Amino acid sequence: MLRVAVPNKGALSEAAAGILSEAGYRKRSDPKDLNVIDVNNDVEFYFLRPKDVAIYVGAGTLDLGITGRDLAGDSGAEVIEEVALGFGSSVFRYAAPADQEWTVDDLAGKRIATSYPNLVRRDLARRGLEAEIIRLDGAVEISIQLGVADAIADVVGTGRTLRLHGLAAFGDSLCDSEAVLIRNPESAEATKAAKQFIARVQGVVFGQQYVMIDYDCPKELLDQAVAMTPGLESPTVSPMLDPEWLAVRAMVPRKSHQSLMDDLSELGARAILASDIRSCRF
Ligand SMILES: Nc1ncnc2c1ncn2[C@@H]1O[C@H](COP(=O)(O)OP(=O)(O)OP(=O)(O)O)[C@@H](O)[C@H]1O
Ligand SMILES: O=P(O)(O)OC[C@H]1O[C@H](OP(=O)(O)OP(=O)(O)O)[C@H](O)[C@@H]1O
Ligand SMILES: [Mg+2]
Repeated sequence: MLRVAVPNKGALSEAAAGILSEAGYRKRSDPKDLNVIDVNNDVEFYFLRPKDVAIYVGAGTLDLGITGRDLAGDSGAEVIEEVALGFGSSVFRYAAPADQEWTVDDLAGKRIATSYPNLVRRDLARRGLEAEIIRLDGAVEISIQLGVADAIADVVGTGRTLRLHGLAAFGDSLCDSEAVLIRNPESAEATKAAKQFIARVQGVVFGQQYVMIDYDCPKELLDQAVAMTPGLESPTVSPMLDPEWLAVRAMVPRKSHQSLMDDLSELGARAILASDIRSCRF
């Protein structure tokens, strides 16, 4: 049976559960459940802290897992990133009190509070800087005010928490993160079950990033319209009862689909419809 780790709570858990459910897997009925057996799909899910997921997958105890790229990186576990899941996006930045100008070189000899000590250690080593790392479990933004650190290194989503605590980020991002599906390099590589699981998750994520566009197109505008909606391989073009018109169908990126619909309408296409793609395979 394939064994898969899923975040049991926190920033990633709800969206991870949503993708797995959309991919056809059994949901847990009680948020306190730590494992669920999906008999129909021959998969056992383990609900773990996101920070621990890569440790289990790296050790080969579990085959696949959902976690943050930053957490997987910090764990040092040897895992392969199979699918970027498109949620839980964040950057990992150094930050310090906003009333002073900081550069990364100013961190030399300072105390840096973080929940991601290995990411920070590696970054400092790469830069040839020495600093003291203060490992905290969370609420890192308050540590400077409390006097245990001079600067911090932490996850930044909207930036609201930094601002609330009078901090400003500086230097480049140490890690551009999002939720990822990871696998153990050996245990899952050859198994049909792992490949199928990855394909299903990939299908849902890909579906979320695209929409299906259908529209009616005057025959003489087809070339221009098709250039705007090339689809993945090529668009489907079907005859309509009226010989002057054609029906066109193509997948387009969700991000730009509204402006594309404006452009198609301006060109002369009619009855332009966008619909969600719940899942797909290639
Ligand atoms: N505000 C945020 N915006 C976007 N992504 C975030 C945010 N906070 C955390 N993340 C991402 O979520 C993951 C961490 O999840 P979470 O915060 O649930 O774990 P944790 O900090 O270990 O647990 P907890 O906060 O319960 O102690 C990381 O990959 C991180 O990049
Ligand atoms: O930029 P923002 O959108 O404000 O989000 C960033 C904050 O969110 C996370 O904290 P979380 O809520 O997970 O608490 P924690 O610090 O205890 O992990 C992260 O550690 C930052 O503190
Ligand atoms: Mg957190």
